[in-house]
Amino acid sequence: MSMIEFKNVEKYYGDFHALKHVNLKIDEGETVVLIGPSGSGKSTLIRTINGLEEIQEGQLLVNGFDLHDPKTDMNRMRKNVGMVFQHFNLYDNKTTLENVMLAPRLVLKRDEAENKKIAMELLEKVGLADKAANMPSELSGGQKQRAAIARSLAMRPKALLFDEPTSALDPEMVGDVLDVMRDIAKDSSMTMLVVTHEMSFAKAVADRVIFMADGEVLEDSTTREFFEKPKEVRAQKFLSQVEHH
Ligand SMILES: Nc1ncnc2c1ncn2[C@@H]1O[C@H](COP(=O)(O)OP(=O)(O)OP(=O)(O)O)[C@@H](O)[C@H]1O
Repeated sequence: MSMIEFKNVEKYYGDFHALKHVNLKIDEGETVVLIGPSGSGKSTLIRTINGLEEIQEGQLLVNGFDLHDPKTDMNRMRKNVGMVFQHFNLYDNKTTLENVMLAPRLVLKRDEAENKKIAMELLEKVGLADKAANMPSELSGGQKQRAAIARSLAMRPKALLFDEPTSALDPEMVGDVLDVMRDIAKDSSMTMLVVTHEMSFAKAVADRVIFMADGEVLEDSTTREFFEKPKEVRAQKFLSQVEHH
């Protein structure tokens, strides 16, 4: 069953055409990496999926919800779709544990003891059990991002969207975050869409690669096809640039 489906989607910022007739389908459980040059529309595309950006034309279905329908209850839709941002977006005045417990408490009304147990298990999973009582300001960038991932997982989402999750990190922090993401991708029921410039992650973890340029989806191939021989000249050029970086 498809988890995310774009049908002839158009997105404008004023006069600027940011997404051009996008057609795309991501099935439940798939791990898809979205790549492309700076300004090609990757963030815009991923942000439309949880309604952070509106679309102007076409249809966008997420977990059965029609996002272009004004009657759609976006809060209900978002319960199942988590997002991890480049800049973590943790609550600075709450401990790591409280950050992870907050949304399930408020949104799902999860029982407090159960909530704490799940949150601690998740902190354990991302290697932060010993930082539960620390404030975000006491964490490194990589630890903040792993806390943000644990926080998203606490909602038990069906899909997780990652918008350049390692771009703001010092190089030595990147590996730990990618390891956690790799672990999540192994869960066959989780749908993941990841905007990243980490080609080795894409090669190792993605089922599929989507390449965008100038607001268009130019390629949508299996990971193997894409890295063996991208069809589009712009994709070939992009790959040779990032790989010789
Ligand atoms: N709020 C906005 N208002 C106007 N234009 C915008 C807005 N957000 C993005 N854009 C434009 O839309 C285009 C796509 O931006 P987007 O951030 O989606 O690209 P990207 O592929 O994620 O780039 P990067 O890899 O640099 O993050 C860019 O030309 C950008 O300037």
